[in-house]
Amino acid sequence: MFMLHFFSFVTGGSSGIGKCIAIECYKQGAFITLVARNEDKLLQAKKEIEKHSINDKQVVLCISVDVSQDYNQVENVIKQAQEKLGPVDMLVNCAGTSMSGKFEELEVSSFEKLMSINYLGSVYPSRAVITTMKERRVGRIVFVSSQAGQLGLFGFTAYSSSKFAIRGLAEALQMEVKPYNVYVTVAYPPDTDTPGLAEENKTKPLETRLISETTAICKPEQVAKQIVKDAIQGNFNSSIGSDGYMLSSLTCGMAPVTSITEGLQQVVTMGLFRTIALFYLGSFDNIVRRCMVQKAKPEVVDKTA
Ligand SMILES: NC(=O)C1=CN([C@@H]2O[C@H](COP(=O)(O)OP(=O)(O)OC[C@H]3O[C@@H](n4cnc5c(N)ncnc54)[C@H](OP(=O)(O)O)[C@@H]3O)[C@@H](O)[C@H]2O)C=CC1
Ligand SMILES: CCCCCCCCCCCCCCCC(=O)[C@@H](N)CO
Repeated sequence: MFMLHFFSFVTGGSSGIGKCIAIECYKQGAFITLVARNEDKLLQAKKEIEKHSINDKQVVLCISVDVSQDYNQVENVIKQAQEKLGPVDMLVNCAGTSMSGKFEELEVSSFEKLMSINYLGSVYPSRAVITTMKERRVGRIVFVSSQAGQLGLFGFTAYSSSKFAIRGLAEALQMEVKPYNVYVTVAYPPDTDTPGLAEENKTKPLETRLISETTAICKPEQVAKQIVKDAIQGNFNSSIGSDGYMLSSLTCGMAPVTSITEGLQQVVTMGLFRTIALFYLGSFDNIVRRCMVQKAKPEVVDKTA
């Protein structure tokens, strides 16, 4: 559907997966707008992206905004970008963050913060572009959820719920906009080597780390490539690797189906993948139990010493 000169608007485009998505689009001739809060990081990312230009007309515009605070502010930023570069063809909602910890140890404010950034921070930009996309009968909206948006796991009570919310939004929105030729993609990346993951790892509970190690750490370039490919093709689901494929197939629920092949694969593999999942769940429960026993041990030793 997209030729040269499409316009991609990427939130969280100054770092990690978002930056790699911007580079991937730029390599295909896109005009880019990056938004994030920190201006220095935005300018640095702009320089890096511009190295990949394929023609001298391409532009990278940077605008500093917090996507999670005020809808009017976000709408203004999108208006500003559209005045300079024309209507948005592809919106990528990649701004997001994570906080992990046991339910009772996470600050209550963390639940609010993650819901604001990960969920509302995806609602606002999408709400601001949707009318024009529907009118033009052209558009792609990408949401970046997570494998932790397909299953809930230890330490992610706040994070997983904010990523599950994105899926509900995406499914409902896709049903509304499909007749207008606007397609929604939800990406479910595994752990990916980014500044965001490094930050998260500083405080991640041991249980969460051990369970996450089930899937290998991906490179952000690889994740970005897959997401852009799926978005351009109009695939609702975007996942990486064999675990990603199994998880998406297993948790397809009532998600829209993009092709007959995809639907048939889901039907045929469902029972097998559920069986495999039961073994994974067993091993996750074991990890949690072993960690609990391990933590209890020093106390016992202390008392008898
Ligand atoms: N890395 C991973 O392992 C995985 C990541 N994901 C998801 O992918 C997305 C990107 O993750 P990753 O690349 O690791 O993250 P990074 O922390 O590396 O980058 C996050 C980006 O979002 C921006 N951002 C954060 N908060 C806001 C805000 N309130 N308003 C505007 N911009 C904001 C940051 O810039 P600034 O701080 O300057 O605003 C930065 O550009 C997230 O949604 C994350 O949940 C999903 C699965 C795995
Ligand atoms: C048939 C069933 C197959 C089952 C495979 C199960 C694999 C579960 C691993 C879950 C890993 C969660 C990664 C979250 C990454 C993330 O979002 C944070 N790093 C964000 O910073």
